[in-house]
Amino acid sequence: MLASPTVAPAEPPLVSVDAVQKTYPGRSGGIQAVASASLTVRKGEFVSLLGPSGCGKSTLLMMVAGLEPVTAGSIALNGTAVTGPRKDIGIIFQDATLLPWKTALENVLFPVRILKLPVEQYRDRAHELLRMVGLAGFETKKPSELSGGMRQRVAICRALVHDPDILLMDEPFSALDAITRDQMNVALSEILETYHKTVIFVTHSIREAAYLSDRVLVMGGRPSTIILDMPMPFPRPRKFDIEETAEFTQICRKLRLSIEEAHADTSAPVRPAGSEVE
Ligand SMILES: Nc1ncnc2c1ncn2[C@@H]1O[C@H](COP(=O)(O)OP(=O)(O)OP(=O)(O)O)[C@@H](O)[C@H]1O
Repeated sequence: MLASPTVAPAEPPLVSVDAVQKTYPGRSGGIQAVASASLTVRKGEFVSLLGPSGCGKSTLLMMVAGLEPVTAGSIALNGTAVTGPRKDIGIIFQDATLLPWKTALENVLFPVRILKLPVEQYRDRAHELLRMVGLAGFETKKPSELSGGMRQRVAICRALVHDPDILLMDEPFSALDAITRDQMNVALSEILETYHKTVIFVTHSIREAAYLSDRVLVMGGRPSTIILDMPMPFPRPRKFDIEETAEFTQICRKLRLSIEEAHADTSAPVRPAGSEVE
């Protein structure tokens, strides 16, 4: 008798967001920032969130980070519920938010000190990360001696130094000029090829999302939900010239149409949570 083939159980998603809602307190019942968002992200996946300003992208990211409580629904990372800030996450914001009195190296090592990990064991890794982002030789510089792009590179190293599984990035390159932004996209792709992190990336740039991501989600509506989940079919490693292809242009057009729809929805005034539709 033939043995029945063993089927490997599907790996559970690394990030699981289930029917999450968020209402910020405020006058007349509060502002409902996220109506109901559900998504999963598999280990090693790069997922971007696009959507009109104010649709709740940062709010969703902060809830995943455990920095903002959910009003309803649940979020699990690595199989455990998110109830507050945690070690398996690294976060990068739009501003590098470095400590101005510390050197680049000391800024990178800051989470190691906060998490009370043995600093000496992480020093080599911090040097290696700075080298990978092209900052070898800048370890002893203070943030004021670095350009905006360099400061953001330090912030990326700081988010990665304690080897988190998940990177959450909130418009990390939006304050940079176009050329530096392209360079940062390439640098980020190279880092992820080496370190294989799972990423949720918030951006307003359709091309950036399409270039970097395995999947792009569009948020929209007011209060908002996820209205589109589109895989990016480009093989890795990716070269920047994929942006010149007809396929890339067509995908960007589809994403743009979806965001335009979401824009039409979000141009209505914010309705306080719980108020009746006439
Ligand atoms: N701390 C807060 N208190 C009250 N309301 C908030 C707070 N943070 C965000 N909001 C509101 O929640 C909604 C979603 O905001 P959020 O910043 O998450 O949107 P976003 O899509 O990230 O916007 P942007 O693209 O402009 O950064 C907005 O109406 C915003 O005014």
